[in-house]
Amino acid sequence: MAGSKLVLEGRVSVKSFLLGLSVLVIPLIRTSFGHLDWVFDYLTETSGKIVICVHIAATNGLLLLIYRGPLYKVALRACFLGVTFGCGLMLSFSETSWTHFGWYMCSLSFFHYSEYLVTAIINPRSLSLDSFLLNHSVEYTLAAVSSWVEFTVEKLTVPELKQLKWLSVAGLIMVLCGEGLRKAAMLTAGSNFNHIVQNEKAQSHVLVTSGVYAYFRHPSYVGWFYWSIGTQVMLCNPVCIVGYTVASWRFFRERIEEEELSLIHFFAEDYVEYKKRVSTGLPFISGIRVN
Ligand SMILES: C[S@@+](CC[C@H](N)C(=O)[O-])C[C@H]1O[C@@H](n2cnc3c(N)ncnc32)[C@H](O)[C@@H]1O
Repeated sequence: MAGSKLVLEGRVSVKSFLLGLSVLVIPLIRTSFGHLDWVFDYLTETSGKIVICVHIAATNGLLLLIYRGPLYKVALRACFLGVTFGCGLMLSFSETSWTHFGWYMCSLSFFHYSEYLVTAIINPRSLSLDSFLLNHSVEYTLAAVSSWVEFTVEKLTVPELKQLKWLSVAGLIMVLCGEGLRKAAMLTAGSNFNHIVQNEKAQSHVLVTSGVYAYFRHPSYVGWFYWSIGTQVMLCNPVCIVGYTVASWRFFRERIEEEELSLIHFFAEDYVEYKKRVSTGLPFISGIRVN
């Protein structure tokens, strides 16, 4: 049955994520004997790097052996995100100036992994490798690389900028709230939620106006918007804070207009009424105009 196969994909992703996360085991054993600074030493010293590479190669071999065919591709991505989350956690607990980059690695890997897992739960029929949102768009990848470049350049030239703990904590709060709101929206909308904006109405598609949809018309976009800016606040990246705000705002303004055109076509007066009652949730974005 197609349904059970998709649920299996979700289960494979959980096991593979945890397998990737097991990269934590060796430094945890080491740190239990010593100081937390060991974590950073472990990640930077040659033997630590070799152990992580061996771990990645071994888990890949194991995944390939267990999950042949398309499931291997799911397992590989989930495992890669698990390793990234594990390395992020290690950095987070190191007493160095890389702590905030560790928080960022955890936020990024958790976001992409949980997009897949939640889709597997709420709408398994739409589940595909794209549900990880890892290849969202060229612009999205460029934005991520730009933030790594800005962080590294500023860390080398103005290191004091990267030690504004209060700013990083504010970013972490934005990330946690944004992530929570987005996942709450996905769980509330259930099978009506789809990463690809639908232009044809499925028979089962109903208008959702309850839960977080009673507060915002586009809660998952509101969550993603603040999550993305929060990642840059967390990294204390002034250029990317401005760049991400402008780029995400423009992206969601266009996306909402396109989406609402379909929603009015699907639900007619019901959506117009809903639109009158509830705002989009994004600043200065009112959605499509209805006469
Ligand atoms: C990526 S989801 C985003 C949903 C919503 N814009 C949000 O931010 O939470 C896109 C899909 O959700 C559907 N959708 C958006 N709002 C909806 C609602 N209130 N009820 C049911 N389906 C909705 C659209 O038809 C589209 O296929």
